[in-house]
Parts: sequence; C-alpha cells; structure tokens
Amino acid sequence: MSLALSTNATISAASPAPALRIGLIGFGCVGQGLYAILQQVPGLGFEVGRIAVKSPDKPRSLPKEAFSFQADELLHDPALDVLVEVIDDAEEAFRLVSTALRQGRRVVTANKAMVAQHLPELVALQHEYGGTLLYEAAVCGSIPIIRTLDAYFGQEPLRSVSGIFNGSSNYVLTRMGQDGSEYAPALAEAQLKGFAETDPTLDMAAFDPRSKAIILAAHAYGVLLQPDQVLNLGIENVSATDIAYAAIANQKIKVVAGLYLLPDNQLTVLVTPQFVDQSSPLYAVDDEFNGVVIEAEFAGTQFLRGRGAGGHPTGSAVLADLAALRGNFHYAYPKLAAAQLGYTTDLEIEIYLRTDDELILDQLGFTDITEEADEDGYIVGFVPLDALLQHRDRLRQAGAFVARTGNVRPATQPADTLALAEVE
Ligand SMILES: NC(=O)c1ccc[n+]([C@@H]2O[C@H](COP(=O)([O-])OP(=O)(O)OC[C@H]3O[C@@H](n4cnc5c(N)ncnc54)[C@H](O)[C@@H]3O)[C@@H](O)[C@H]2O)c1
Ligand SMILES: N[C@@H](CCO)C(=O)O
Repeated sequence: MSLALSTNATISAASPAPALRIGLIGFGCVGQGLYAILQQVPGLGFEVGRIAVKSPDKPRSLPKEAFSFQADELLHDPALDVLVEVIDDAEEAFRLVSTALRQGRRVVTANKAMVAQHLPELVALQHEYGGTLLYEAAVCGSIPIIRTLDAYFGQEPLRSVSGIFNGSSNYVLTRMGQDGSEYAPALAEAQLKGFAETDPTLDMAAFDPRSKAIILAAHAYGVLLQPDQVLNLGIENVSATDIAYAAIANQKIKVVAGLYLLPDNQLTVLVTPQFVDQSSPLYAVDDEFNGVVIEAEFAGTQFLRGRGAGGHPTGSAVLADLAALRGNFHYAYPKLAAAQLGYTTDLEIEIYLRTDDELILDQLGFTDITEEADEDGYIVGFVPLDALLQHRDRLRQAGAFVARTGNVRPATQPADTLALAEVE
C-alpha cells in the first residue's frame, strides 16, 4: 500500500511489526490500569502475554486461568518481549527487575522506592548486560518528567527542579483546605481511589516523594543520593490550625520537593510541607494532581502539571515507556557521566513549627525567631537543615508539624537571607 503525498512523492506503509508480548507482574491499581488501556485501545502493538499475581484466592476481574502465581515463571519465559513490574513490594521488585536485567531483558517499572534505593546498581546492570529499564511511571504519574530531564534537558544546567510529587498527600491537603475535612477521612478517600501506597505512611510522611526527588536528582543533576541524605517531612501531624495559618496569608500548604543548585556547584534536595502563595504555579495544583517547575539556565521556567496517581494515568506512563522501548529508547543519564556537582545540607531554612514539645524546640536550635504565638503553639524562625535531618523521626513521633516558608540561607553566613528562588 502507498500513500500519495504529491504528484511525485509517495510513502510506502511498512507492514505492521508483530505485537510486543508483555509479561505483567502485579495486577493491582496500576497493573489493571495498564490492562484496561490496552483493552480499550486495540491495535497499539502490545499484547499482554502473561500476568503474574501473588494471591491465588483474591477475587479478580479475569478468570483464574488468566494468571500465573509465580512471577519467576515470567522472568524465564522467552516468548515475552518485555516485563512490566508493578507490584507493591520494593525488595521483591528489585530481585525481579535485577534478575531480568541480568538476562539482558527490557523492563518497565513504576516502583520509585526500588529505583531510588538501587539506582547505581540498576544503571550498572544495564551497561553490563545490555538490557533496558524505563521507569517514567515512578515519578509524578502521568507527567513525562524523567524523559524531559534526561533527554530534553540532558545538556542544559538547571537552577532548580521543584514541585508536588505526591498525589495522596496533595489530595488530603486539598480536602482539608477546601472542604474542612478531617485528616483521617481524607486519607481514607485517597486510599479508596487507589492513589495511596499499600502503606500510606510512605505518602503521608513524604518517603514516597523523597524517592521521586532522588530519581530526579540523578537525571537532572547527575547526583546519586542515598535516601538518608534527603530531609523528608510530611503531613501526618497537620491540623486545621496550620491550614488556617496559611489561609490568613492567602497561602496553601503543599508538600514541595525541591532540588536546588546552590553557589559553588552544590546541590541540595529537601521534601517538606511548604507555604505556597498564588504567584506560584503550584498553588493551583490540587487533588491528586502533581506539578513540576523546571528553572533552566537558558530555556527559562517551564511548568508541567498532570495527574500524579491513579490506575489510568499511571498506566498511561507505563504505556509510553513500552512505546519508547519499541523505539529502542534508553535513558542516557548524560549528567551522571559528567558528575560535577557536590551535595550539601549545610544550610539554615526558615520553618513554621507547631509543637508543644519543649525538648524538640531546644534540639532544633533556632538561630533566629521571626514570629511566635504561645496560644497556638507555633514558632517561625531559622533552624539548621542538619538538625531537621537528625530529629526527623522525633518530630514525627512528637506530633509536631513543620512547614518551610521558602527562605534559606547558608549556615555559615546568617546575614544573607534569600528566598531559594533567588539562590537559584
Ligand atoms: N497507584 C498509583 O497511583 C501508583 C502510581 C505510580 C506508581 N505506583 C507504583 O506502582 C506499584 C504498584 O502500585 P499499585 O497502586 O498498583 O499497588 P496495588 O497494591 O494496587 O497492587 C500491587 C499488587 O501487586 C501484588 N503483588 C505483590 N507482590 C507480588 C509478587 N511477588 N508477584 C505478583 N504480584 C505481587 C499485590 O498482591 C497487589 O495486588 C508500586 O510500586 C507503586 O508505588 C503506583
Ligand atoms: N502513592 C503515590 C502514587 C503515585 O506515585 C502518590 O500518591 O503520589
């Protein structure tokens, strides 16, 4: 068959390539989301060859014969062209994915905790055995942020990459802010809608967006971080008092992950609640939506917004990876090769802290108090970032709520107070 373009030009339509056979490991929210998309849009060139699940007795939308109960069978099935790993167990996911990569296989995963913990090994396995691992679905659901940073901005210095990287906590904050909902029912809704992790502490205490920030640090800056190097504070202890404090100043509380390039080629990364005002594009990112602001040296500011969680949006990102694999795409990790940046936490950041625990106040060591209100039990001022890192667990256990104002300064030069945006 040929398509006429003009009087003397034609394009020959190649016969369609055989469908890629997928081995799908995990049939929960994301696995079913991908499966539904492939059923709804036939002819995409992908076929679900086999599906592995864990529990034989769980009621499912497909007959029992459709499933294998041993993921390893899929690993060793030569008739499968690509494996999609979407289970909720990071350790087992690493075993499965690393075994597949050792066979030189093509693999897609959505497991950010696994990727963040094992990125150096996963990169090395791809180099050694020639397989490919893609994980766009692991960061910000449907937003194509990893490929944007890796391929599009692979050569350009970035001043910052910041945003809302967790749909569940954003959903809870939106319900509390818009409807006056209590924390617990709002979280139950996020779980019911399939946004939350099996252990929702990962979302609410900001472990999940920390994993995503670590992945982006590798692609945006070529810096490989261990989870413990990055401060993560969440919203488990947020209250109506905190939401009202923000609202009085026409602000919202959002869990913001920030990757900031500081002077002297130092990167810092932190994930905490933050007061966001209407001048920020993140202000209007509500419900389970995520948003990412890229401040690039030459391109200027770019903002991406989209659904950050849920079966269909995440299935869409997995589908995009499958299509990319068919085109032999792989991450180039261009900045990893350059590896020119250091990492620092030697900063003081301005925080709002609400607590009735005198000990934690002493331990954090405020260097400057900006505002204090005894009756509501909050204090605003500068604390060393290292003190927050050291006392993170105690803050959680003590029921304290922390949000940053956005101001930061080098720990050694307390007079130079700057907004992070200005430091960038
Ligand atoms: N839900 C989302 O919106 C979303 C978005 C992006 C990424 N993710 C990630 O995708 C992965 C899956 O998330 P989900 O929401 O679908 O979780 P889920 O809990 O809905 O489903 C996971 C499924 O994996 C199964 N499973 C566990 N171990 C298994 C094994 N060894 N073999 C086969 N099946 C196994 C579980 O029984 C469960 O049914 C997680 O890593 C999650 O962090 C989820
Ligand atoms: N639990 C995650 C899923 C998407 O990664 C979230 O709420 O953002």
